[in-house]
Amino acid sequence: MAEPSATVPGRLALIRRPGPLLADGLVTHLKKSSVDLDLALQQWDAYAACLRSAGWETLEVPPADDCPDAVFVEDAVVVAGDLAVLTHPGAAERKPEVDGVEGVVRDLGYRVVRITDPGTLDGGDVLKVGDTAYVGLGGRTNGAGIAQLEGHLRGVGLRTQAVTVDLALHLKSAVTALPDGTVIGWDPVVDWPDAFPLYEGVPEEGGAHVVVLDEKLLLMAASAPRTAELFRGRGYDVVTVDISEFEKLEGCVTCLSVRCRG
Ligand SMILES: NC(=O)NCCC[C@H](N)C(=O)O
Repeated sequence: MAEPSATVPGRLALIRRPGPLLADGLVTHLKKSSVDLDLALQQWDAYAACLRSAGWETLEVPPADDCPDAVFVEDAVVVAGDLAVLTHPGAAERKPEVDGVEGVVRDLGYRVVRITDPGTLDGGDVLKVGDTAYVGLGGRTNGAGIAQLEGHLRGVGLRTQAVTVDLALHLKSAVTALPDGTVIGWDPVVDWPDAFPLYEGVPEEGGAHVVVLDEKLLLMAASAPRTAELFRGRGYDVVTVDISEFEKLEGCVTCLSVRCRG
């Protein structure tokens, strides 16, 4: 896709360049496999270009090169309305990633709050659908973290509903949502499909991850061609990016950016 001539007002995506230690990133549900750093950088560039092609301005959060998983920037901050919630990641190795995000969201004018001990929360566990924030309770996010987030989100008109996550790393590793509010997931890793008023299974694991670029346009991983076709058949436009090197580290298209909708 060609780079656009102009961004659409109110569409800003935070991204964070992969660091030199990327290959040392955590894996929980997958077996460790070798990550090609050069290829990962190319894929990350293409991912960012794809956001820009859809009218999104991209803003780089300062790198956190000591943290292998910092590229998965979605885990460090949750934005909702005028609020930015700095998270307290569940994995000790990932806690320092949050520091470099604070200045960026402050400069953007967000009201900044944070999740603190004993709470833990990863942004990848937070799925907003309409006025509900579904929050995964699992390996990275605990009950205290969810309780703190609930208090913060109430102030911006969101209700919070906890959803158990055992089969996947994060809630959004298992499910995301289409623009019409249908929650989509790959059944083998969805613990509680009944938690969502509208749920539909998709045929591929990577097909469960959509970045909603606008009401008609979805960004998906190239690893889910059958699901992309399924959504095209429903009238959506779908652009795909190859993120194989990030998938080896249990990353997906959603966690490589934080979409700030103005
Ligand atoms: N939100 C996400 O799904 N983030 C992916 C994080 C992957 C990273 N290797 C981790 O285990 O934390």
